[in-house]
Amino acid sequence: MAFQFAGADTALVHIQHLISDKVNLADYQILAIPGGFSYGDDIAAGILLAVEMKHKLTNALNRFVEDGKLIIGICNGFQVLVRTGLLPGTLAMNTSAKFECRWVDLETQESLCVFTKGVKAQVYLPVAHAEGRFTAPANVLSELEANHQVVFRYAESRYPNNPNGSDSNIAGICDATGKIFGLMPHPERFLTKWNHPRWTRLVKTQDTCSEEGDGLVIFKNAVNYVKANLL
Ligand SMILES: NC(=O)CC[C@H](N)C(=O)O
Repeated sequence: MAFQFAGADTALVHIQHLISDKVNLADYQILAIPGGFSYGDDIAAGILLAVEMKHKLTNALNRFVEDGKLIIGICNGFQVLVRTGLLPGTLAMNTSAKFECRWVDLETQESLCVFTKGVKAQVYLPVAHAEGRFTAPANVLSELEANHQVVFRYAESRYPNNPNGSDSNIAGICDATGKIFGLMPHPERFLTKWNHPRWTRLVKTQDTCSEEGDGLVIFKNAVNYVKANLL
């Protein structure tokens, strides 16, 4: 629905339909791996879907990446992207050892990410996960910083504002091309002002609350990128 709001034609495709060639990944410009509980988080969140993609969809996925097409993984989708190796690091159990569900402030970093061009400095988005603690070896973390691949950070390092204890407060990263993006917060849950958890109070106090939710621009950027570069 977020991509529809952003003006794209969308299809909800089951992984088995891609594996069996019933649907061809090459017919699409953007691959969005959504949040949820793929395979019930068995073994670890995202791992089984990642294994399917890596081993049964190898050629189609490699070709998609080589063609410079866009991939976004949100929450469970981010977990899948790190476990396929398309993004570095890993997503471990939250330091609280429980599912964390709340709205958090994020700081947008200056990054290569094509999805976050022109996104305002502070955004407000919900998180809902148990395995969202981004962690990576020190050399990988420094590379991510140096190459401008850190896309979002939690605005505060303390729990519960950093909901999971992630290294360097990282909430989202991209690959070295800026075309593969993974994040734990859910931009698709803040598309209009009516998604804001306090929109009625904001209206009453005549506080500013723009018509567009903070998440929508991420999907619009992707659609605009495709229109300008891939079609
Ligand atoms: N909202 C989600 O995608 C949750 C991801 C995963 N099931 C977790 O709990 O970490």
